[in-house]
Amino acid sequence: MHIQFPRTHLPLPDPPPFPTHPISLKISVFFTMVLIFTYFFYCLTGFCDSAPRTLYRQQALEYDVLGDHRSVLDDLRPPARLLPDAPALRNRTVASSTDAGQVDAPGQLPPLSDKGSAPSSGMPVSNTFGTKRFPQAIIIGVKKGGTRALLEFLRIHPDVRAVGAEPHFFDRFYDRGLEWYRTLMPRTLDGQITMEKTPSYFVTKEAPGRLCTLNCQTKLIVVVRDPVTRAVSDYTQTLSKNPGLPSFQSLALKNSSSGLIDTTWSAVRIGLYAKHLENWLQHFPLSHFLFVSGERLVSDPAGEMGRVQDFLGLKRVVSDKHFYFNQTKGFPCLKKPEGSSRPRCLGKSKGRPHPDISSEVLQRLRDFYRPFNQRFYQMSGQDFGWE
Ligand SMILES: Nc1ncnc2c1ncn2[C@@H]1O[C@H](COP(=O)(O)OS(=O)(=O)O)[C@@H](OP(=O)(O)O)[C@H]1O
Repeated sequence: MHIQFPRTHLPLPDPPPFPTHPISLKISVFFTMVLIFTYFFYCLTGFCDSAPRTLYRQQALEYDVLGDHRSVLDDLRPPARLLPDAPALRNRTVASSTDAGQVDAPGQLPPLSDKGSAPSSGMPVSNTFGTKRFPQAIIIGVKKGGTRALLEFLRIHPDVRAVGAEPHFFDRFYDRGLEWYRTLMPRTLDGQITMEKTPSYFVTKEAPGRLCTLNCQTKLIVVVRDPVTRAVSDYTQTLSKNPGLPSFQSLALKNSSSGLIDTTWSAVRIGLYAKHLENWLQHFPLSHFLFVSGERLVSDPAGEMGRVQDFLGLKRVVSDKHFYFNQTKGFPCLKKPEGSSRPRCLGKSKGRPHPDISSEVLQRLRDFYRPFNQRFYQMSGQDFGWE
């Protein structure tokens, strides 16, 4: 049977006229080219590239689990942008990609927002240039030594590119594999140094062997600070997260009557620098280490930065002119970093007041650390002048 559909009599729209006139043809070609260029630019600026974002999101979750929220902010940002001909843009990103909550301008200026790394146009600039490389230099310690300050000061240098968050690869996440680690790294151009900082590497037994397996030529920076004040700083941090924490004295001493120091408490153990260094020296020669004084990083940041730049084989770019002493904070802060309009101090969790600890307990700790400090001075060839 032949079914006949009723005929529709709707008029079909006329096809758009194809430009046949030479001028119309040129205009249409011009607009097509503009469209194509816009699309390519769009892709180059990373909008088409979803893979890295997924990775960053995944890493953010891991850090969240660890409660390292400040680091998450850093890693949630698209990686720092790098255009070979745009140093101002690059430095703007570098300066602003610190732990968001950690970098405040002095006075009333608010801390940078999570979105702070985007250039002023609001358009993320591509991170397509350069290569993700394993770090040639790592700040391996010590916790509460001043590692964040050192990394942020180094990031002013145009030839240094660093991960903002602590990757914790050689201690916590080693089973994720080297490619995972490499993906976390910022892209660098030839001649630029890739860096990261994870202060817990210094006290992790397996870290030096693992790092040497990857690259035994890695330069190692250790920021050391008087182990007594370091322990109090460590305690202050834990107390800020857990206000119900027992007193410093009860944690530092095995029992108050004996006055013996409890070396199982991590805040005490981390300060045994000679012991940890011994472990590292099994894998790396002393010449691969630079020991930075946490105290001098505060009293003379430019001087200490000079040593660091020399050690890394960098031109001395970071100097006196980059620092000012912020009276309110009581610490050196960065003057306007290039590409940024305002000065920056580290955030509230850096350089915070310590609780009062009895002078007897502090003296007990000083006595305890003395022989370890002496040994450390001998090993490192530097006298840090701790009591
Ligand atoms: N410029 C500047 N601004 C602020 N703080 C400074 C600076 N330079 C060094 N420091 C000292 O750094 C201490 C924190 O050390 P870290 O950054 O290594 O801590 S962490 O291990 O990453 O948590 C931190 O310890 P606390 O004073 O106990 O907060 C500071 O004393």
